[in-house]
Amino acid sequence: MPQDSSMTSGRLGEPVSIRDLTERLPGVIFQFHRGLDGHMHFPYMAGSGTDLPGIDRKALGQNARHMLDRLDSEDYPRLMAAIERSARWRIPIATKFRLRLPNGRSRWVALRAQPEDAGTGVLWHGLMIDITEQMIEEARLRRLSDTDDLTGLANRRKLMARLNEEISKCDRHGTPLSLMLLDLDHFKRINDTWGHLQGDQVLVELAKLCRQMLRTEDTIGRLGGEEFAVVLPLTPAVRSFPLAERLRQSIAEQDFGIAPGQVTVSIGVAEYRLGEPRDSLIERADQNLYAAKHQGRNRVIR
Ligand SMILES: Nc1nc2c(ncn2[C@@H]2O[C@H](COP(=O)(O)OP(=O)(O)OP(=O)(O)O)[C@@H](O)[C@H]2O)c(=O)[nH]1
Repeated sequence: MPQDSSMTSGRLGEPVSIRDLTERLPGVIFQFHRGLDGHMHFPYMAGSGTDLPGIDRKALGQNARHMLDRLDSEDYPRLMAAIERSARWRIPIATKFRLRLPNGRSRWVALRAQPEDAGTGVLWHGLMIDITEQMIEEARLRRLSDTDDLTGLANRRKLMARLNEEISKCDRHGTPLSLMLLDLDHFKRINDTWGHLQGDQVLVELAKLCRQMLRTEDTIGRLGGEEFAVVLPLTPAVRSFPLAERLRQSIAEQDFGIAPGQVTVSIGVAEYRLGEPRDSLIERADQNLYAAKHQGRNRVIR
């Protein structure tokens, strides 16, 4: 590894070599080489972040496989593609990936690197920083922005995003999809009779009951107030209708702390028609919900 004897000013004015300085960086600076034969290694590596458990820095000087083999299987093809693109077009790499640790956990690493021709192949100069804490925080914020405060269900934004995703899958694969719109009956009366806090509790328990009765791949969301929606992937109306009926019945039989029979729901079900706009599906489910209300509530219409 190249040594650098340049001096800079250290603590208390003592001279510090650039090498000492880089070793104290809270990350890694490196050179990464890919030979004409495809062999990859790190000719240079420095920084305290090189002390990743289970990854031997000297071995990486011989063969980058020691690190690449530790990549999360989802991230490996993405990083390889980024390296390939960067080598072919001589553009910088800016990506992130997960490294699996021997204890079964993984760390998120951000990587930035600049390629140059090296005659013997491509040589990158770059840096890597552990961003695990930021990724955890990002995931927490994402969950918060996707979640309804009261019930913990997906909020309207998240539910619509899921519906968009599922619709595009249906359009690609021709698979069935159902949407259920569910609205509590006379909820104003429940609030007025038992109080707003008890009303909130009904919403929370209703969310719990729906979660128990539906599959994990179904998304239940609270659209607002006392209105809920369920996205049911791979489900045609012949299956979503009896499911909605079972759900309606269970809700009607549940106590909710205010005696059974007090809480009922009306449900509108619609099956996605290939190629139709999302809002048209919602509109059809909503019309069925409206019909369920109009025909006396506590019923399912499709
Ligand atoms: N406790 C509680 N009540 C809410 C919440 N959001 C909306 N509501 C109440 O839900 C009630 C909805 O009333 P309406 O839209 O008249 O509907 P409804 O009484 O359920 O009657 P139908 O839908 O026609 O069966 C209102 O009284 C709102 O105040 C909430 O987060 N908590």
